[in-house]
Parts: sequence; structure tokens; C-alpha cells
Amino acid sequence: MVRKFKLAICQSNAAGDKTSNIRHADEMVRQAASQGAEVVMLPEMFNCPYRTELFPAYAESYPNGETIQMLSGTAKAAGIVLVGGSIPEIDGDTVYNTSFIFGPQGELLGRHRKVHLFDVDLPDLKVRESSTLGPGNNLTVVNAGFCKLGIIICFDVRFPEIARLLAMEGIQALMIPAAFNTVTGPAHWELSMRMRAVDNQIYVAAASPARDEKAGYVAYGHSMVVDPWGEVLVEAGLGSEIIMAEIDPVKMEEVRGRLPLLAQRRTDLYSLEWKKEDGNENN
Ligand SMILES: NC(=O)CC(=O)C(=O)O
Repeated sequence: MVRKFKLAICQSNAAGDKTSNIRHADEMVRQAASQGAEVVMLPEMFNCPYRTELFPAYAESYPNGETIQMLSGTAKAAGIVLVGGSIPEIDGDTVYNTSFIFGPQGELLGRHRKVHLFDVDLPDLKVRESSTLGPGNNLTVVNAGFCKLGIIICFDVRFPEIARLLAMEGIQALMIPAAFNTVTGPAHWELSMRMRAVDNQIYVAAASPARDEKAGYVAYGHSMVVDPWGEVLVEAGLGSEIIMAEIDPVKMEEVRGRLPLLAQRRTDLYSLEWKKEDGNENN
């Protein structure tokens, strides 16, 4: 039964030492759970510095990698749904930017591999994720019983088709482990999160790493939760911080009742298709 719940975002910071990144994330998640959060999310690449050339060295495989073990164990110990940010995951010869989602028994609820790799050439920012990562080939919805969550990672948010397809699957919240930066963040972070919420009349939760001005890639910070009306319910600053908000399916239905955008789509004129794959990578 879908119901109200408290969602927390842990805006953790990641430096060079993988073990201490994992420990820091673990402590923050447990703290968020002790404050009543039933769903907790970590940022993109929370166990390693966001540097494409480092991803292979930090990569681990499911199920025995140390970060993956922590996520499952902590979800179970705290009795929560844990959207485990993302980490470099190795499967065969390919490294992916992957979010593992675990349930209150420590069970794997889903796995999202970043679909759109961040390859950009901006005046003050050049990134080529595809130099070390492969793209995911599926969209991800997780059913946790009391809530249905859609999971995308960072750059995926710029492709509104995915958020719409996930909304059509009946999610209440779009969960986005992300790592915008000080170039694109001021221009597009809040705008993107609010627009995906307004377009689809869903909650949007975006988790950024804390900002480290000395890092090679400076994360934007400003993790936030946006409601289905597009209002920012809570926003982090720049440092390591936990933020919380209430996700209320009744409020979402009220917005949809008054402004029935999804019901007013002209599907006789246009359509959008999720080409679901047979080899689903979600479990
Ligand atoms: N880091 C990303 O994947 C995306 C990003 O920073 C942006 O879209 O801007």
C-alpha cells in the first residue's frame, strides 16, 4: 500500500580513500535512518573521486564488492530502502556507473546503470565518461511496497523522456544520484530538478556530493527534494549534510487532480515507447 514516508538525502563527500568514503557514507545513512527516514539516498560516485580515469581502479562487482556489501548490510541493519548513490561497477570487461538499491532485508531491489554518459566539451569543463564507462541499457523502477521509485543518474535527468516513462509506471518519486559541477550546476541543476517534477507531477530527489573546492571536478552540492508542484521542499548547502522531506502520495494526487496534465496528453498525436529489454539488468 502506497503511503506517506520520510526521505533523506546524505550529501556525503568522497576523497581518495575508498574505505573512508564508504565508512562516512555508512555513518550518514545510519544517522538519517535514526532520524526516521525510511528511504535514504547517497550521491553519484560516493565511494570515489569523480574522475573518469579513476573509475576502473575503484570498480567492484556484484555481490561481493565492499561498497555493495556495506549498502546491503546497512539497509538491513537500519530497516530502510537504500538508494546507494552510484559506484563504478565492473561486469565482464565493462565498467558502469551503477546505482544499487537495497531493501529493509538487505535484498537487492534494483540496479540502474547510467544510461546517458556525460560526454561534454564546455569552455570550462571537459568530461568524457565514455572513455572508461559503458552505458546502461535499461530504465529502472523499484517497487518497495509503500512506494514506487524511479531511478536515474545525473546526466539522465536532461533527457525528459525517461522521467515521463517512469512517471507513467506509477512512481511517486524520481531518485537522482547526481554530481553536477560548478559550471553546469548554477545554470541547470535546480531548473532540471524542478522541471522534471512539474512535467510529471512527481517528487524529485537529487543527491549531490558535498563540494570540495580543491578537487579536480568540483561538485555543485545543493542536494534537494522538489514536490509535484515544483516547489523546493528542502535544499542542502555545500558541505556534508543530511536533508529530509516528507513524500506524500495524497499531495501528488491533489496536484494531478487540479492540473490533470498526464490525463490530457494527446496520445492520438504522439507517443513515447519504453523498449524494454529481455535481459533486464535490474536483478
Ligand atoms: N555529471 C553528470 O553526469 C551531468 C552533469 O553534470 C550535467 O548534466 O550538468
